[in-house]
Amino acid sequence: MSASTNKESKEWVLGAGEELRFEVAFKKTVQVRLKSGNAEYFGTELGPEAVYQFSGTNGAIFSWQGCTLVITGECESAYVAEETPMDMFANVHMALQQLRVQARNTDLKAAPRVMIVGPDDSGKTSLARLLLSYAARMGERPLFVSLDPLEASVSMPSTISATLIDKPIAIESGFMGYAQSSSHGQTETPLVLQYGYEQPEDNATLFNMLTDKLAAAINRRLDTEKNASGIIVDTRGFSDVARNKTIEHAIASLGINTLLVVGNERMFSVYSNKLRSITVLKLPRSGGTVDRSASFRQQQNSRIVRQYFYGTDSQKASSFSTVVNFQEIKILRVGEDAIAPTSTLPLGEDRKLTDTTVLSVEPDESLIHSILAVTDAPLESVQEDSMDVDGEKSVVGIQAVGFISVTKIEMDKKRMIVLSPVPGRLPKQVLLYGNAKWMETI
Ligand SMILES: Nc1ncnc2c1ncn2[C@@H]1O[C@H](COP(=O)(O)OP(=O)(O)OP(=O)(O)O)[C@@H](O)[C@H]1O
Repeated sequence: MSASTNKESKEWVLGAGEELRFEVAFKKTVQVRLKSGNAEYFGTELGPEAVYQFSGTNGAIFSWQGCTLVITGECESAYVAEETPMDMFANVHMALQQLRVQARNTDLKAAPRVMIVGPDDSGKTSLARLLLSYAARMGERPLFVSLDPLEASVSMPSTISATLIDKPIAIESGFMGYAQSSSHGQTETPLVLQYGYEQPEDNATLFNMLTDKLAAAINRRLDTEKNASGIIVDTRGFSDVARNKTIEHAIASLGINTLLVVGNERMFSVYSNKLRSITVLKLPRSGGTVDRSASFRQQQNSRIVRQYFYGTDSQKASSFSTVVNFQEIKILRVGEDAIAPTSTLPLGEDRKLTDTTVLSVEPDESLIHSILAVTDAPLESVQEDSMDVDGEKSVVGIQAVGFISVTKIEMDKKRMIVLSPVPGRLPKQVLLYGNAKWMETI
């Protein structure tokens, strides 16, 4: 490895099997160009002479054979690492690829269904991204399943989702590219379910129920398409296996046959003893992974929401300020939650609240900056007296067809102003509340 400086640009020479790890602050932008050789960013190859921009990012550019990179702009930190777990990650990819080929030739049910678990910031999402991009580079079409509601990836925070990946994940926009382009109808829309909470444990009953709905949709899709590429599931970080109420449910529900445990020996030992019928593999945490602060995560999420509405510098999109009268819409939420706005029980009922009871939200000032999911449910199907015992019939697990953000509440006029990717009147009137908030900043 060597580095030489030329004005603001710095040239980095990577040897075979080395990676350049860098950190860029949110207010700064750096440009990266591959001058010679070959290199990849979490599995996606850098184009020769293409210029990539990074801002508010911790990342790594890896080279199998060696390369020269030119970085222009100021990184908070940048260094070349000689030791990486990339050999192991590549071996996992090759094993999964073999399973795909076998499944295609014999039994589609043997296609790899992979779940990645581990503590916070252990590199789960980065590994998912790498395995998905490697698969796509070989012409596979795996589904990316995000069971991490804290982190906005292909959609808004507080959701879970499944997305078909048919090309390597874009270097600059990453999974965010799917959030933005799907909001404006440019790619196949990911299947997104509004969960409404940050952590799976906040409402484990609902989380499990939504996982089941997602699993059913995934199974239907893979069956119909005869898709042997399988699924790769990213999960919320946790360390205490005993206290986790959702992972084992998801393993069963999604038919997981390969569990990758990243960076936690104890978790690996517990799961490999407990889950005898599936393959449990231990992978090291990359030395490059960075512990993100709550504010860094918040800024990352905020950027994804902004991109959903406005696109990126290279792919701009428009959103529209729309007046919505309270009487035109129905806002519902699922489960009891102290920080949600006032709700009323369905009329004429005095039943007990459960974690999956559907409640009607009375719009008030606390809705300001909320991100609401727009659903396909017809208004008449969710009139209070037509909901069944758990209110499930209408909205629990229904697909979010889009999102709006509440920018102003006018209680005196009984209306609110929302930001919507679609111009004019809201195309659908049944909205699902979630705890995620977003405030537009210039
Ligand atoms: N090899 C690497 N070099 C530099 N940064 C890295 C590397 N691998 C991952 N990162 C960065 O480290 C951070 C944590 O990684 P990642 O998001 O993959 O972890 P995670 O386990 O999915 O986190 P969580 O589940 O807590 O959301 C991210 O900002 C990611 O871009």
